[in-house]
Amino acid sequence: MTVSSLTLAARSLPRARLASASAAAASRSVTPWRSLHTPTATRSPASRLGAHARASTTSVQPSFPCRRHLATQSTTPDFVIPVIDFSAFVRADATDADRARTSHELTQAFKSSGFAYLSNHGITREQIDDTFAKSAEFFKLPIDKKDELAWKDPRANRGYVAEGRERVTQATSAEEIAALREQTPDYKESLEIGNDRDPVWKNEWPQESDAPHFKDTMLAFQKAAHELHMKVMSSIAMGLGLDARFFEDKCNQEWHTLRLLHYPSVRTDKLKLEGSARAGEHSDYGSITLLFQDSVGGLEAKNPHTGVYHAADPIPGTIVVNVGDLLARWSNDQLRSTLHRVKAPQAADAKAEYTPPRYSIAFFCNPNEDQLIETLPNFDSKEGPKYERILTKDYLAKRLSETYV
Ligand SMILES: O=C(O)CCC(=O)C(=O)O
Ligand SMILES: [Fe+2]
Repeated sequence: MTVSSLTLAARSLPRARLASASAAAASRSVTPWRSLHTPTATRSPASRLGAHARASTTSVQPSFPCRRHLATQSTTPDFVIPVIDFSAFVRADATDADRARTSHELTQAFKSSGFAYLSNHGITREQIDDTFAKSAEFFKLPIDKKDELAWKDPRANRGYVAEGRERVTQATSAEEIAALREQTPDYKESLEIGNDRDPVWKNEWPQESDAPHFKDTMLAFQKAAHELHMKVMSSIAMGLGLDARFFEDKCNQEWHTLRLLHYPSVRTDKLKLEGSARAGEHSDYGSITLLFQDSVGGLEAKNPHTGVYHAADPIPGTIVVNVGDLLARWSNDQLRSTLHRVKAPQAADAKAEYTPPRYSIAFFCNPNEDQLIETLPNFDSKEGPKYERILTKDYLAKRLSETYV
């Protein structure tokens, strides 16, 4: 048995609206998509939760009237975040049957909750620890050093994002996002790092003297994460009944974003406020996200059937992998791009005045920039495709330009 019963969690990130002319230009080039209004998730009894789901104590946030259409609107009751032993895609001696079983488990998880934990994923503990250590060193730099690397353009999506600049949300109106940022900012700072060989967009690296070996460490981590992502995409292809190499030429150009995240210590009561979070409710934008978290916790995933949030607490030796919007669109929403957020850790002493700082590393995997994302032929439903065709770069630029200032 390679799938264990587990509790799960969700996290959410807010993003802010970009005001710059370049962002406006970027969003103008975006193909418009069908604007859909989705109903607020209805609450239903806890008994409707999947057998492995544990209800969180956090309340459901009210929906704004205008929301993106998401894969998470469904009436199927199960919502499970399993631990999947991924060694069949890492070990040289794995059999086709091992890989087929793993692939089935993974796609089932993505159809259920859109989230899974992977164990035996092949990235060493040592490499992950080194990357976390360099990330912590970076965030300790003086603010003016970090500000020199400021994030400027959604098409680049590179650089330092100071606290309060990004407000991740599913909201679509500029006024609504601005109001959210004002009232309930995300309590986090981040550094976004793209493909370092990109001919147009350059990464914002700290100087070697300020952050020794930072760049080398991050480049090595990107390489390892990209390789793991290719294996996960191959496993998804197999689980969907496609050729194991189906996604290979569609996802091989390393158009990914490595995001280092630091959530400073914050008063616990601030995070308990309605609508307030370390990272607000959101879905991820790309194909899949590989998420590495420290031991603090706080990530939560939203059960679309009940609207209840479930903790996706860190499990030693595993990473979290979740489906993003573009993979959901490819699969006509059969694989779920599930809403998530980061709140105060559920296990924390309720009386603690401050929640500890938290670090996480998200590797947002994307299809190639010029890849057209359209419903795969075997995922067309009776009603036909739910989404208009869109290029990866246009979808990402649109979402990013909406969520940053
Ligand atoms: O920090 C985390 O655990 C989640 C971050 C996240 O969801 C994101 O950056 O999209
Ligand atoms: Fe996310």
